[in-house]
Amino acid sequence: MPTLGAIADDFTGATDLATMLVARGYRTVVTVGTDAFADGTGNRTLRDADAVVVALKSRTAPVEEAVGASLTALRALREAGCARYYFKYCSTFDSTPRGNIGPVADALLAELDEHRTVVVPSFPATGRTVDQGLLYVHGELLQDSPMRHHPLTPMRDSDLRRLLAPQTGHPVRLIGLDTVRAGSDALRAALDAPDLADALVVVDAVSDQDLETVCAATAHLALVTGAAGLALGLTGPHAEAARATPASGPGDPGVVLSGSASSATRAQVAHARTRLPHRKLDVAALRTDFSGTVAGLVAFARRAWDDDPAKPPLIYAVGDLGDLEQTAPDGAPAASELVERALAACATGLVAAGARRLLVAGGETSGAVVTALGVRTLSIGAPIAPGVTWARAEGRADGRDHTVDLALKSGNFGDTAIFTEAWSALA
Ligand SMILES: Nc1ncnc2c1ncn2[C@@H]1O[C@H](COP(=O)(O)OP(=O)(O)OP(=O)(O)O)[C@@H](O)[C@H]1O
Ligand SMILES: O=C(O)[C@@H](O)C(=O)CO
Repeated sequence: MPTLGAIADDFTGATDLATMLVARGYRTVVTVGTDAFADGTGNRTLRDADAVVVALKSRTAPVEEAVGASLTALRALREAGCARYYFKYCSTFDSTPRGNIGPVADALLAELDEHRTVVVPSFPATGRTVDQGLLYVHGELLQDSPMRHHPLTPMRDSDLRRLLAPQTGHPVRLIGLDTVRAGSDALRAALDAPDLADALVVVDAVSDQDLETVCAATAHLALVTGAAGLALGLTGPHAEAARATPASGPGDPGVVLSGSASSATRAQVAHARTRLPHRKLDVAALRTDFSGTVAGLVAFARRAWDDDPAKPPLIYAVGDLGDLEQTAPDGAPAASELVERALAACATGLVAAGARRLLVAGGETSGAVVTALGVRTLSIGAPIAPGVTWARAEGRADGRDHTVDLALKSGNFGDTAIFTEAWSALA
């Protein structure tokens, strides 16, 4: 029965945290929303898990929607037996101007009848650190990093207290690195001080050791919030965590679907374009003939499989930042929506055509693809890179059940060669 319940505000973030939990000894299942809980104890996948991560697509949703979905997830996790909770958001603190991180944290605290939690987006393995409450990305302030150009959640401030204060009804406080480095007892004493009894407490952490200290000092809190790094210090009941076996075999058709505009993904696209058959989405063509354009892309991928099954085709949206459409023509759907719908339609078309392994880049894009594929649960399989893993996905689309291997890659994660090299982890 699961004891740890997590709520992730996007799908790549959910598999990012799940990867970490598996490595820390938790048999972990990701559920897409809460439908899988409807089976109650009849759902063996959930019953056999030590940790369940509910993947939501709430990062950029209207605040009320994000809060409602997060509360539904918390109640489902509680009913499934969980006793501790983890609200997982992005290590670059992605949020809309009105911000969902604060409102969701506030609502989860209220539901648990708690008044204090920690805010820990630090994840040094992927270059994210927090010092003096300022968030850094590979040593650069968040506001100076490529995140300032994000199409949905541009991050133009690095000060977590300033970002959070307008989003929450609780005071926002900071515990600095000096207290963290004084050890977990000192940190716990600082957290338990009466003046922090009602607060969202940003805690500095710049190294894995710092995160382990924060994790140990917060073991008594019913709710923690942060990126996946905060799970570094957890220890689950299964030292040899069971990893799901792949759904596909070597040589089965695969595809890379990338809707991400992040700088790491752009470098990965550039690298893959010199090695894999590829097609770029044409937003104008999608506006004039959506289904014909998608059918063309599916046909392209099928030809690529026939030509060389060892080279999974790449279908991508953004090669460089100039490709991003800032404003849609009057009355026309936004490019971001068209791209998400197109990649989701490619995914269902390609799975129907025989694809058994899909690498998807981008959190929002992954949400669209996983939803279209009707995936209910993802069982975590072979790791690919920090925060990126293969997962066995059980789903139902177009009236047919399917099981495929999915890797959901957060925009900024992964080495330059990930689109060509991820497949070897499945072999
Ligand atoms: N040409 C384009 N013009 C405008 N928006 C686009 C274009 N191409 C892609 N997009 C949108 O950009 C968004 C990228 O967000 P997504 O979350 O998928 O990737 P990411 O931000 O790099 O990843 P993550 O959230 O994991 O860091 C998607 O909504 C996608 O549809
Ligand atoms: O924490 C991260 O950076 C990722 O898991 C993520 O949430 C990207 O969407």
